[in-house]
Amino acid sequence: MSTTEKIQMKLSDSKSARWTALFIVSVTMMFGYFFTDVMSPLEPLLTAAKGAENGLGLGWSSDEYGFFSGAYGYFNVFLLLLFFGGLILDKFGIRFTGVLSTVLMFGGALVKWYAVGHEFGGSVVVPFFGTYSTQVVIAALGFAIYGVGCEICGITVSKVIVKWFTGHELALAMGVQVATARLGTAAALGFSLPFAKAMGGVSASIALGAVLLCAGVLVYLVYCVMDKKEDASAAAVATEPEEGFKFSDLGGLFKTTGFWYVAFLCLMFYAGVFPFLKFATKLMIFKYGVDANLAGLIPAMLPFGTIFLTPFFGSIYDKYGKGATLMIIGSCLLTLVHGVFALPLNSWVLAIVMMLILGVAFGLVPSAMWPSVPKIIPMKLLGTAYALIFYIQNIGLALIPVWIGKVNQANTGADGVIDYTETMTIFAAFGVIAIVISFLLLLEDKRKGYGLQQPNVKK
Ligand SMILES: N[C@@H](Cc1c[nH]cn1)C(=O)NCC(=O)O
Repeated sequence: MSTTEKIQMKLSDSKSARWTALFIVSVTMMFGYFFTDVMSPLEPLLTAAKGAENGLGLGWSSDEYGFFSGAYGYFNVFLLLLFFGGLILDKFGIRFTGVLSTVLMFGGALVKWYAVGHEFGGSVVVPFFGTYSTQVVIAALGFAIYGVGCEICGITVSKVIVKWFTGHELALAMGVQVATARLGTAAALGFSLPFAKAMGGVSASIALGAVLLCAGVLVYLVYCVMDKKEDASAAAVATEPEEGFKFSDLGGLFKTTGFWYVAFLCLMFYAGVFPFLKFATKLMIFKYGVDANLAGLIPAMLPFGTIFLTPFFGSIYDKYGKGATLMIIGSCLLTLVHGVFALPLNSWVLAIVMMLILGVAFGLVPSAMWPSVPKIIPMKLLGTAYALIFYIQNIGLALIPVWIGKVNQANTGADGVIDYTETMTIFAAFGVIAIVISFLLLLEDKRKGYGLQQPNVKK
């Protein structure tokens, strides 16, 4: 049999097979993203006085809400669980790690659902953070467990896509996965608040998210069947044995400057997006005077825009290259938007326009950044590389909401209204740093020839 005939036997060389695999893992991730942001539009209820808002208010402070929102990253960062997740992925593979992560997501969701649906007396002192009500701390514990699962699932899915799409439409596939995930974010931002109100409690939205995560475990098990078939077909055509992961290879990863630029760009860019979304609904109400029932719809526009734009920019990267340029433009737009949000301009139309521009930025950077990693780092280290990048990103996801929660608390007037100038200036500063890093990445690409400005699809 000729080499060409052998290559055709690989399952991932079948277009329908690789897009089916992508669809399956993307759905699992989408359910995860729904749960990640299911609480964001509920901030006005969580921080309303206990019993207020037709009995839905939970009486949390802005500080408590910030502490809870950051919990997503606490175990990932402080217990290094995300870093270990990457090692587990490279050592034990996609099937084991994927199932482990989806089960962790579901388990964490159940803890959070239990906490929010029950009354607990007293408070707990959390060293280095502050004193929070027992309910907040248990909900944060559940969210921290969930966060470990969601991040490990994220790196696993990235590796799944690289496995199936290398040499094919890699950036487009990553863009489609991210776009599908954003559907989950948009659904959470748009519907979580009306759903909680209709069902008579915040915990109803969390329960819905937990049900979706349970479905996510089952969906991933279906992917495992495909993954096994892909491995069998790849083994049948392999001409050279694939090099395995060795701990000694980590040194090479740490010495790669381009890798660190990507990691810190990821930290700064995402610091300006995901933590911002946690506070955006209340920003719309307090700064732009949007009706509380509609306020979540404006932040929901952000992920909706990216649903189309991320695959679009991904296919531009696949065909024409210019990955570093796309990251620079995205970082500039992020800075512009947060800069405008910091200004004393209170028109809700302006808020919508800015949110749409932020959607373009949120399409540009992820569509170029994630497919650039395999150009800098070899496949055998990819799980660890994605894990380290996510780890550094999680430092921001963990600590920035805590910081912003405290800033909002400090800027709350006697009437309960928050002045967002300081908050939005902080977010704009993240954008400025992202611009600097993305330029450094472009220069490093010129020096090392990673090919970030080159197309991904091999002609
Ligand atoms: N590490 C994730 C963070 C995240 C936030 N919500 C769910 N996951 C990530 O950056 N994913 C890539 C992306 O662009 O969403």
